[in-house]
Amino acid sequence: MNLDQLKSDWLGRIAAATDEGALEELRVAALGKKGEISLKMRDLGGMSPEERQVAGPALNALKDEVTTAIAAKKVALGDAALDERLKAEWLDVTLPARHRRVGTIHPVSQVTEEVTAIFADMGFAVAEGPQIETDWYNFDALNIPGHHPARAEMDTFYTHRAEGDDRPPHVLRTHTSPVQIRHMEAHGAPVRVIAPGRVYRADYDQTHTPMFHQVEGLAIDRDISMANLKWVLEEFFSAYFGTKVRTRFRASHFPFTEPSAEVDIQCSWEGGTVKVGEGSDWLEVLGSGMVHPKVLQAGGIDPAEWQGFAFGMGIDRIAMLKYGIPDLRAFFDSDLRWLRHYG
Ligand SMILES: CNC(=O)COc1cccc(Nc2cc(Cl)ccn2)c1
Repeated sequence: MNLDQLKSDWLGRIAAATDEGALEELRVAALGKKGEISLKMRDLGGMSPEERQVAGPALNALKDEVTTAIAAKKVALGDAALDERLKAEWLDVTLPARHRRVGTIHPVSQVTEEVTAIFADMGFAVAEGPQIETDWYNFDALNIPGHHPARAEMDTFYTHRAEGDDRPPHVLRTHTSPVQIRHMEAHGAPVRVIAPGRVYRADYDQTHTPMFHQVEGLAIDRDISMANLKWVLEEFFSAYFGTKVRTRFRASHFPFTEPSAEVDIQCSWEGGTVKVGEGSDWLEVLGSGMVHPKVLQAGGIDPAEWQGFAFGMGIDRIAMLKYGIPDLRAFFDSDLRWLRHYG
């Protein structure tokens, strides 16, 4: 076969190669150790000097042309592969990013954190305890006697025992006072704690939900008086509402405090929303008093040696005041639009 025929055969095969694998096979078949062109180069040895003078340069030229053609085809195939990838993996980086919403913490969590921080600045630690309580810690220890209406099933959630299980029923705690009792039992006096948390009552309307949030405070020492209570509460409300807030104490009654006082804060009603810290109106926000001696005893503390004050308020309620939220039920509807607005 003459070299021209050989060249056009090989250049034709190289041009027709569909991918780099096939091209590599062609290179080996033409120029590898046993390649067709390599074998012809080897035949040069057996030729006469006159023949070799012609065949040598011609074969070298052929080898160069095939080598160049393979290199060019390799680039072409590589570019084609890249074009394929670019087409398949093309990404329009100018597209606007997909909007990722960030969560916000619930107003109740936010207010609980604020309340905790303000009382921490006044030396109060946070106490926690079980949400399912015995009626001893939830009622008896707080001097709430057996027949007291608060213990009725219409106000309190009781757990139900299986047949034959004669353990006394437990209750869903109706306030966080039991946490304070447990704290007194465990740590004795003096005491400076607040107890925030979920509480449960069998009630449901625009201002009551079966689960809501309360925070109670307890300060016990050797010479604590109502004056200390007034100061602590005025400090708290002024810090919480960010303005000087005056309080008004109205004599009241709770089984667990004596004397007891309901506390109002000064406010003004401006067209449906309440403005705290000014005006001639008053808004009841919490209950308080000096801890009843029987309750100190229930906590293992000697009332002849120690005394102190306690208070309790609704976290949801002061959150509604601060953020102007009209309906308590909205706190628990998990309506994202509402949460995003107040969160
Ligand atoms: C929303 N809360 C209210 O209207 C009334 O809550 C109050 C009132 C007065 C005292 C307390 N807590 C308390 C706790 C202990 Cl361990 C001893 C004595 N008292 C809670």
